[in-house]
Amino acid sequence: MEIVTAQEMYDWDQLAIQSAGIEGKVLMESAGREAARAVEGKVERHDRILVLIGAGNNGGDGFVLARTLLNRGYHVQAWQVVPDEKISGDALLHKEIYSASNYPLLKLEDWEEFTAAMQSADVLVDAMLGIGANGPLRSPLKEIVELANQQSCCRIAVDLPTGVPADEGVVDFDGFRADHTIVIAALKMSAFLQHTRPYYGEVEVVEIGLPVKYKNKGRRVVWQADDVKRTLPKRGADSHKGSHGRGLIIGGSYSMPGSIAVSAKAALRSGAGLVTVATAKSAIPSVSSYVQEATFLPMNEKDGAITGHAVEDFQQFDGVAVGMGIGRNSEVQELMSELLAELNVPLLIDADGLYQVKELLEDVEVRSAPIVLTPHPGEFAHLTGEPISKVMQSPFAYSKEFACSHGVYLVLKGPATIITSPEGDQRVDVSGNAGLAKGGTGDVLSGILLAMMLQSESFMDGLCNGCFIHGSTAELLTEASHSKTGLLATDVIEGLSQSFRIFS
Ligand SMILES: NC(=O)C1=CN([C@@H]2O[C@H](COP(=O)(O)OP(=O)(O)OC[C@H]3O[C@@H](n4cnc5c(N)ncnc54)[C@H](O)[C@@H]3O)[C@@H](O)[C@H]2O)[C@@H](O)CC1
Ligand SMILES: Nc1ncnc2c1ncn2[C@@H]1O[C@H](COP(=O)(O)OP(=O)(O)O)[C@@H](O)[C@H]1O
Ligand SMILES: [K+]
Repeated sequence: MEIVTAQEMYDWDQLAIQSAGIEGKVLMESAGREAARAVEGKVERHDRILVLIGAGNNGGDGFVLARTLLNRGYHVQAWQVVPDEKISGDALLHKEIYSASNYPLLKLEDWEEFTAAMQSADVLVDAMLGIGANGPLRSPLKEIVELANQQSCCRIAVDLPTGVPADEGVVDFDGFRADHTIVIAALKMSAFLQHTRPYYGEVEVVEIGLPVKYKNKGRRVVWQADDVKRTLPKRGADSHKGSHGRGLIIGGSYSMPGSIAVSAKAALRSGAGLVTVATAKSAIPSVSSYVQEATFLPMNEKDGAITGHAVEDFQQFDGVAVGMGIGRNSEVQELMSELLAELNVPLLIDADGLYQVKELLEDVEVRSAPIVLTPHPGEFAHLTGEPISKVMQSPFAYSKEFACSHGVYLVLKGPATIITSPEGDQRVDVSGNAGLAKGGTGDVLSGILLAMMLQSESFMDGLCNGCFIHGSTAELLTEASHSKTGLLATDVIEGLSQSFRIFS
């Protein structure tokens, strides 16, 4: 499912109108009717539904929606909240059809009357402003949104909650706080950003007849269960452990053995054929007691922390993950530098490894074997040298710029994880829940991703599948047996088998 900017949505509309000959008024009829059908699924028969109608095409959708619900016997009040002269084009046509159907249209002239109507509504439908929002809300939309947000009734937005920008990068706005948003045709970027996502509530996308042929396809999509089922590698009956990849995990220390232990176990639970852990000698007993299936490569250490190792010993592996619990001393920086320069296999870098790699970005750029970086927002801010708030206002743009300019796969983790290829293709994984907001879950993800890197034909598919399986496992566990409060990284590892049964 594509994710679009406002401009990409307009382009798709225009191509459909100009090249396929679908007229705008037909698309509007389709959008309004589909939105009405979606509203029907969220309301009771006896609910008093108040539709707020603005000046542009979003308002046009509102006229169609109000007429459709009235035709179907719902209690609807349609309120036009802008002056008559502001309504034109397709929206005006649908206003005329609405009025010709003999349905009453209320106008916002008396604020008290309008407030009373809002207060007695069970459902508010916002068809005031969609992707055409331009700058901060102006009067009267600003006051209407404020009033609407004070009501305790159900709020449903059409396409976008009024005032919420469609694109990233805008933080100063007042927005309608929807319980549900019925998105027209394609998800807008702001449905995935931490500062705009909460305004959407539950999201439902409706299809309105725009030919898929004219869509700006594939460069920014949501990765879904069907994609996982289609691309997750199958385990052949004749396969042997070598067919599923030999993975190496470098990291951990005497005082931080846990991170690497969970990464190793997660990699094995995700199908890696063989997993070796390279860690400080003194950390091996505690790691091996948790992961009996792994083999070990003892590394030189000082005060329990890794100090370095000959990189030749690592060349025999098909993929390497480094950084979890490895520490930040200067010897580690040297090891990272050697890995980048000499190790000729795919390399995933997480946690402390990301801290170290900031100084080694030039080495990253010249490396020919693939590199995957898996930062959370704080680590990504460190890598870019920008504040977290700025990076998270425009995560799609920052991810793309970083991945393309340094030639890496970037997995920017969070409730909506954005996976970007070195070519700039972006996929979003929205699986998972707040049960994952706990130490160690990122280490589990690194292990899963290493296993996917070893087994998948397409790196991008493998990374997306890994993120999806990680999040879905948390969802399965919290639905069935665990709480979000109590979920542990190790529970996620134990739940992986269940997810692979479902999605393989
Ligand atoms: N062919 C199309 O373009 C289709 C568009 N559709 C709908 O049309 C919407 C886009 O329509 P428009 O381009 O007309 O844009 P909108 O309807 O989102 O908004 C444009 C109107 O809002 C006013 N406005 C903009 N910023 C404002 C602000 N900050 N404060 C107060 N008023 C403001 C403008 O003056 C203009 O009258 C979509 O979101 C979707 O709901 C659907 O009908 C499907 C087809
Ligand atoms: N609220 C949330 N909803 C969905 N996924 C989440 C949420 N919070 C965290 N996650 C996921 O949990 C993982 C946390 O990774 P990270 O912050 O690196 O943890 P750690 O460093 O403790 O291992 C990421 O995969 C992230 O996407
Ligand atoms: K709206």
